[in-house]
Amino acid sequence: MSQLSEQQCEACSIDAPKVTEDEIEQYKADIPEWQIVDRDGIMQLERTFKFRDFQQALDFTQRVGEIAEQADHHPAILTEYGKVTVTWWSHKIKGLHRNDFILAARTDEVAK
Ligand SMILES: C[C@H](O)[C@H](O)[C@H]1CNC2=NC(N)=NC(=O)C2=N1
Repeated sequence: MSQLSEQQCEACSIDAPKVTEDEIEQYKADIPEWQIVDRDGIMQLERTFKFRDFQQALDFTQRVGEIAEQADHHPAILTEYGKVTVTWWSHKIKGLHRNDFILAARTDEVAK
């Protein structure tokens, strides 16, 4: 199977299936630095990236925005001096879809 980051996102619709526990375990192996958080019952993927200063944090934020626009799938991003917290989940299904794991993997790619 190709790298998670290279897999295709699928159009996420309101009746799209949330990931199963087994899928979470499978996909999580490719993105070990990400945490799964439960925010008011909505499961989300979250990681904080560290940078030298605010400009580097801003540049990374821009790159994350570009991959989000390419996929038409968007994260929550908190950009601060020296760090950026990225949170992925699928609004339509109020939880985690395979797309979120793909985009988390792509986020790791643009952090390098
Ligand atoms: C109309 C547009 O395609 C949809 O609203 C997209 C936009 N980006 C999105 N991003 C995320 N994370 N979840 C969504 O359900 C979603 N839906």
